[in-house]
Amino acid sequence: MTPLLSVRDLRVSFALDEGLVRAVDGTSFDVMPGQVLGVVGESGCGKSVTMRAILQLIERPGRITSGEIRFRRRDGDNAVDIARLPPRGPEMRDIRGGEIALIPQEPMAAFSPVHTVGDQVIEAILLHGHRWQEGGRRLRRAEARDITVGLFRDVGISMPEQRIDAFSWQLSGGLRQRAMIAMALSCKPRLLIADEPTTAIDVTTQAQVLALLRDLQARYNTAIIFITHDLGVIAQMASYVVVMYLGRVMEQGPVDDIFHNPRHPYTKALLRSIPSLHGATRVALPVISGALPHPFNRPPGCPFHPRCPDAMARCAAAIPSLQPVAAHQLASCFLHHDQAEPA
Ligand SMILES: Nc1ncnc2c1ncn2[C@@H]1O[C@H](COP(=O)(O)OP(=O)(O)OP(=O)(O)O)[C@@H](O)[C@H]1O
Repeated sequence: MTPLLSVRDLRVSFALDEGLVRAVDGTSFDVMPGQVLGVVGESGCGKSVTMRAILQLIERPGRITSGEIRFRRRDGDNAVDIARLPPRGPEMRDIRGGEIALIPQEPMAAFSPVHTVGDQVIEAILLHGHRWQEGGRRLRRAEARDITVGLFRDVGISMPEQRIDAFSWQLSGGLRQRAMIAMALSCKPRLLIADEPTTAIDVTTQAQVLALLRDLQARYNTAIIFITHDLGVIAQMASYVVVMYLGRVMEQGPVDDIFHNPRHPYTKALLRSIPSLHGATRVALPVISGALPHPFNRPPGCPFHPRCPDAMARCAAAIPSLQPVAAHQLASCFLHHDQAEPA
């Protein structure tokens, strides 16, 4: 199968007065059509910056310094390299919101407080109206309103006819996140990026929003990149997992292989840190020894080696590349390079 999205050796840096932050430092992964890809890693490992790069939303002084983000457009035979597109150009504007949609962590910030949520979804539908029409006719506002009511109903908002006339600040956190998902679906995306979409809502509502995303993915066959620092959520949502640390992919593979046969010491440490699902509170346990290095002081060699229980001399000297360690599993770790090398 041909990937819908193919990220190759992506690098994103922020040139600050204090120094250069290499937020994404050679990340590679693919997303297949209709796949739910989980991207996991501790806070600050570059998950959000990678996703913002895919949408060409990196704010100054950040910039994509190298790499490819190849995306197969709805009507295109060949993939377009998003990394080469001008961020504010017409093609990028058409892709952003038209083919790739983002569900942010905190929808309060994404909705304008001065327009109703319904009006904002209606505007988005009118902007990308050609996705909803037969034969190129302009969509009328009343039709866009009907579509919005249908979307609100699809995402499980009761009394959608009334709720579309609410302002975002009048809705509960859970309803606001559902309205944001309706907004993201308004362009019939082929790829949905959900950036910790349940961070700002309570645990019961979290479970409902996760179930909703699973249901929507099955119904529309939308590919989803699901970002989280919670492996428990990955287990429920994803079929394939990318594990990131300090802007690099440490390991990737099918969810069962990552959970039952993790190869990278960082993945193993993350798995040990899964909070108890049965506990009253879900507090991450500090079982990964050592702290995340300061962004200006990246360690040389493998970025995880100062915290790694299995580190060897060569881990400080060179960066291991991402290599196959099993049929569908890749890891960037010298422990496995040795096995891969011929005797
Ligand atoms: N606007 C910015 N200016 C400077 N540095 C930034 C900026 N945005 C992100 N960074 C840096 O890039 C690195 C990666 O950040 P990113 O937000 O992608 O991490 P993350 O894995 O998404 O974390 P979280 O789980 O907390 O959202 C961090 O070191 C962060 O400090």
